[in-house]
Amino acid sequence: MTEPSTQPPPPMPLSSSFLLPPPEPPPLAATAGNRLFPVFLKLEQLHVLLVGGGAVGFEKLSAMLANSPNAAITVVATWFGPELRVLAGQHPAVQLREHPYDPTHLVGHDLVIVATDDKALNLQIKADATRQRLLCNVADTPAACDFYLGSIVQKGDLKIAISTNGKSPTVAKRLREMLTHTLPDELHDVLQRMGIIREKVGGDFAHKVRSLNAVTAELTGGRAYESPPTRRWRRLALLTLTVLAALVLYTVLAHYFTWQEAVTLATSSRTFYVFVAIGFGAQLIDGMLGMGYGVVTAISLMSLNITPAAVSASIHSAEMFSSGASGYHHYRLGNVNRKLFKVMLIPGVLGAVTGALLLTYFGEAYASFVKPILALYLLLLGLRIISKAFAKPGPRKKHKKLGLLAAAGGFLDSFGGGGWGPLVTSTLIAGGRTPQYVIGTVSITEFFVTFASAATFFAALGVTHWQIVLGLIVGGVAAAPLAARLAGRLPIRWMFLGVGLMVIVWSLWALRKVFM
Ligand SMILES: C[C@@]1(CC(=O)O)c2cc3[nH]c(cc4nc(cc5[nH]c(cc(n2)[C@H]1CCC(=O)O)[C@@](C)(CC(=O)O)[C@@H]5CCC(=O)O)C(CC(=O)O)=C4CCC(=O)O)c(CCC(=O)O)c3CC(=O)O
Ligand SMILES: NC(=O)C1=CN([C@@H]2O[C@H](COP(=O)(O)OP(=O)(O)OC[C@H]3O[C@@H](n4cnc5c(N)ncnc54)[C@H](O)[C@@H]3O)[C@@H](O)[C@H]2O)C=CC1
Repeated sequence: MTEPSTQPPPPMPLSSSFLLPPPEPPPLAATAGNRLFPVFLKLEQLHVLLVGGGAVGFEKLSAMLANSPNAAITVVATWFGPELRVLAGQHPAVQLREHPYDPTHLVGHDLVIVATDDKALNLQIKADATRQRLLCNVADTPAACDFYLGSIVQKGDLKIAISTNGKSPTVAKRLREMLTHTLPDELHDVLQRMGIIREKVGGDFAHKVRSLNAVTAELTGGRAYESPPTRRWRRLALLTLTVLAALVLYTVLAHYFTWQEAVTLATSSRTFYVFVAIGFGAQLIDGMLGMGYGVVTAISLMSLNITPAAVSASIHSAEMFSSGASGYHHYRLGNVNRKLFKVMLIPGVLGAVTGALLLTYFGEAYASFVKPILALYLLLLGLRIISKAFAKPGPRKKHKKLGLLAAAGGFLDSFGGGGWGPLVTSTLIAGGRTPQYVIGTVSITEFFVTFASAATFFAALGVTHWQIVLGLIVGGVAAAPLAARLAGRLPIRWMFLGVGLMVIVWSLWALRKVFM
């Protein structure tokens, strides 16, 4: 028996595979099963001979050209299928030889793929190739193959090849489809950034390996990496924000109470803890689904018989803090897609400020006109999202007008009194983006959006109902770290169901005013 876990772990060996812990010897089942050794060929530097130009010849040619479009491939066959002719016409490095196979065809080639419908001929070609020490794939006889083609998953620079050891090409194909769907497209950006970091990291090889391991730890569930300057700036920004928030809170409280009064009032009142609980619960739901803070607090506060005006004002003020806290934790956990954030930030903030200004200028009358329209739109969106929970995953649609979406979300959030999460999160998720990144990015952008609208409201109207606000803030901030961890953890189907129901509840809630 070996001694378990009481020993400190051995130092990380120098491994070129920096994403994973040091490789353990493969389990017995693996060595007894698939013994193929995968490599990634630079096909565009080699010469390939393909014999056979029918259905299978076409598939092998497409597979090669999909990965290496400039590969020099000679196809020999007595006849060519029309699809193969078209494909060859699109790739100048592909040559067609309409000719029965002859051993001289092998000359000048590095690899041979055989796909004629004549089994004896296929084995003959394999024998010729082996005599010339050429590697050969025989499509109808796995036993005669020196190598197999694999199913290929590709995300930008990332490529994964799958083999079932020839047992089931169909399972290989299904796994490709599954991985293509589940691996986030953001992996492409990760690789671009890692490529740059890899160039920049100095020091000896051991130091390089350590640094690159630290930077990528979060991919395997570790802590998100921050460079020392980033950490310094983050701490400074956090400190500034905390001081600012404390100052704002102090000024507001001092306006109404002396310190002694404030503390006794806040803590002696039992309802204060109810507000804390509401803030906590609302934040958890918001973290999981990327929305719902507003609707949960609104419904809970209303059920405590608090007036609608007080509810709306306190949610706006408290949401700023809770979205700040959750945005921060999402950032720490690496749930933020920077590109998406950059595109949405400025339109979102501008929309929010415009909405808040218009609302204070024109009064509630116009807002109550906009809200039912938004609510109806969201009701439909909610139904669509729920139907997605039961539909098969389709191809991902890219939203080109992300700025417009953010601007509309920001505007409606302040003018219509809420809707950033339901509108932006659900539109992006319904478009097929990865929920974890959508929720993280939408949350951090929401902080700036609610900050902008709350600041505009503060400046115009002042702060009210501080006791509710304070309770919600305490609960929301306390729940934020937990909430961020929950983001994207739900199975996608449940997530769609939760988000859809949330959106429907939200819109029915908003519509009740119209019909009651
Ligand atoms: C051994 C291997 C040798 C080689 O070709 O390299 C081989 C052999 C054979 N394939 C056969 C049939 C099918 N092949 C596919 C598809 C693919 N086949 C591929 C690779 C391989 N096929 C290698 C093993 C890979 C591994 O280790 O898993 C893929 C992955 C890559 C590629 O070809 O580019 C590509 C999927 C690409 C993708 O979509 O991702 C489909 C499914 C479909 O087309 O939908 C079917 C029909 C359904 C079925 O049989 O499962 C037959 C029987 C012929 C007959 O019965 O007449 C043989 C011969 C035999 O097994 O005797
Ligand atoms: N590995 C794989 O993924 C798969 C392999 N297969 C196997 O692949 C083989 C080929 O199937 P298909 O492409 O559907 O057949 P096909 O009938 O569509 O095409 C046969 C091709 O072989 C060529 N050919 C025949 N005799 C020739 C010769 N003497 N010289 C040069 N070319 C010659 C023909 O010109 C034609 O282009 C079959 O034996 C089948 O069992 C089938 C499906 C998948």
